[in-house]
Amino acid sequence: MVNSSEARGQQVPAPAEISVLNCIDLSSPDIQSSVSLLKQACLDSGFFYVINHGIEEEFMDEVFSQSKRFFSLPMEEKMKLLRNEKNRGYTPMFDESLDPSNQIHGDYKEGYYIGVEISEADADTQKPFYGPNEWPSEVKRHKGPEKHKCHSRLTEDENFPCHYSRILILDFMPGWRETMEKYHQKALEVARAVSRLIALALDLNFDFFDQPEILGKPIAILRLLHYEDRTSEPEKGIFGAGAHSDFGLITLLATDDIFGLQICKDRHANPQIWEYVPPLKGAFIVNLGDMLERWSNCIFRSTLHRVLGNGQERYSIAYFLEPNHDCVVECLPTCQSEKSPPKYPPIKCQDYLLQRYKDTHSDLNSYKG
Ligand SMILES: O=C(O)CCC(=O)C(=O)O
Ligand SMILES: [Fe+2]
Repeated sequence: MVNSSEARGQQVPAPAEISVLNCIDLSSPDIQSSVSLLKQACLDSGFFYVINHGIEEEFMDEVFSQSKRFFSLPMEEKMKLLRNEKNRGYTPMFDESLDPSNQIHGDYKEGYYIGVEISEADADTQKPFYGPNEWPSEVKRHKGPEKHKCHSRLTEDENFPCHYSRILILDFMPGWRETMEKYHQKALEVARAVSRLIALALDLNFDFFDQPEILGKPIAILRLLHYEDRTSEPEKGIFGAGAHSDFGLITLLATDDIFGLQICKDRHANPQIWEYVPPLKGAFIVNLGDMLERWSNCIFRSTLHRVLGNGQERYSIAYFLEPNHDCVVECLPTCQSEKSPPKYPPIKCQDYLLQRYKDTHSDLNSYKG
């Protein structure tokens, strides 16, 4: 049987290079067996699939097609939506460098960050990672009734009145914002459901993470990703995404059918052994982040992973769930003992996250001038 990956003409990795991950059925009434499968995965690789999560495939297809639409805009248009200081918006190729000591340029991918939509009027807008999103259909320069040079793809007329151009611009990416906002909400529900299983797997109350103090007002970041059709060359420091572990609680990853994601279960092994995580239509690939590793005193794994380009374009969509800004992440009482004291000091979510973003993203000043 030819699977869809082979049908798209890609070289599928040999079975020995492929990781076999547990699959958690979120609709299963047998919570006990879901928890035990999930626990096994969290102890082993920190990666698993989640199926029957309630987000329809047709809707996922729409999110992917809207993502492709955005990335296919001319660079000039995308740069108008460059990531702001709240980390919302477009990240061009090489903006992120997930493994700077082993990469020559940075990641061969472009991205688009969408966070929790918080209006300017809301006091929470002051917090890092919070505030209004950048939306492609709402290009800021199209304000006010005065005449000015219009940069829209749809009209080149320098004297075109702005209020007309604004109408045209709103039509520029129809449905884009609605699709992304809807996806943001749906993914948060799935992530909360997974967090409840994780709590049970750690012998905690099911709502340990999903409680107001931890996930009441989470930092939840949707990121559209597009990898260029370049073949990675690890020995030369060229990667789709450099080796890293994610920063937060968990990540839900949706991918197209192109292979690329690899995991390394033992980061200290020499040489490191990398296994592909095969795309699975309709499933999320879920992985644990470093905050969960800290909470669980490294009992649950936040595994090193990277993306290798195979010469074909690849699209993926990551949803990073991080707790409330002020949530203190510290070793759980159930995960420490005299023999195994806490390996990490407590940290405040927002401080930790700010540092990790700073360490992995370009300085915004480098785009000026
Ligand atoms: O695109 C992928 O498959 C993985 C992306 C990823 O690991 C990340 O953005 O943290
Ligand atoms: Fe990642």
